[in-house]
Amino acid sequence: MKIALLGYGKMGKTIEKIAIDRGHEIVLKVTDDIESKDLSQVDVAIDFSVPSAAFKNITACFKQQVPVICGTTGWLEQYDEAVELCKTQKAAFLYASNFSIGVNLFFDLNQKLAKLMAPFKDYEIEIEEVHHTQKLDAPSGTAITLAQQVIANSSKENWKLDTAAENEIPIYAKRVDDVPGTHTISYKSEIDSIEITHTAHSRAGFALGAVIAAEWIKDKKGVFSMKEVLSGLS
Ligand SMILES: NC(=O)c1ccc[n+]([C@@H]2O[C@H](COP(=O)([O-])OP(=O)(O)OC[C@H]3O[C@@H](n4cnc5c(N)ncnc54)[C@H](O)[C@@H]3O)[C@@H](O)[C@H]2O)c1
Ligand SMILES: O=C(O)C1=N[C@H](C(=O)O)CCC1
Repeated sequence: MKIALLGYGKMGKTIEKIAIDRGHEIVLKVTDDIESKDLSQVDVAIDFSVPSAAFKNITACFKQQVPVICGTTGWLEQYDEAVELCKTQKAAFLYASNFSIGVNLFFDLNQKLAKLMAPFKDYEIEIEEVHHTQKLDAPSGTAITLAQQVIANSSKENWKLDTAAENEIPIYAKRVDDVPGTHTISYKSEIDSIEITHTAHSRAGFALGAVIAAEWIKDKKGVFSMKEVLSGLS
């Protein structure tokens, strides 16, 4: 498969290694404005760039009919618009806040725990995410997904960074040296606490998941999620 990497930083470089190991070829690397780039030789584009570039990169792929996998976080206010454009242009698009298989299992666990805990109002919920100091967005996309899952399965109505009212989930974002990504959901009462944590030991899991998603989307049209990719693997 011929892959374009949109963004060639920490993730772009990790994806390159894994893609080559799996027999793919990197035919284009984009590190600035995509405007004049020719994608005609590209089978799938993988975007791990910056929040300010993601929407433009994705819609350029739609225009040139190149399926696009997007892992960039921090641009979600334009997600619904991207979905509509993908549909009208009959393109292919998959965004995930986290491509690691472990985190996608953790998402299922989070949903189940939220349902279990919903009747027990003595427990206060909070989410903590820890990432490296170069991260541009806070809270992490993964923490937002985790919060959205709890909201869908409890009486909480919203999430907020650092502080929260009664009906909100606080998300605490910490930035520490080279941490690839750690997420914890805690339920605390006077009597006890229940916590679940996912700890990434490197970026390999994110990159492998993105390459698997690229292999999966290659000849498809539509808007997809990691759930659909992983259901084919289990
Ligand atoms: N979904 C996931 O599983 C997952 C995992 C890790 C990181 N991320 C996200 O991926 C993104 C990239 O992370 P990173 O650690 O590689 O960041 P990084 O800062 O190391 O790399 C970003 C790269 O994007 C490039 N860039 C800047 N403007 C660009 C443009 N207009 N077009 C294309 N590239 C451009 C920069 O030159 C840089 O090389 C972040 O949003 C991060 O949150 C997502
Ligand atoms: O390193 C990052 O940046 C990460 N971003 C994603 C997020 O915002 O959730 C996934 C974890 C790593």
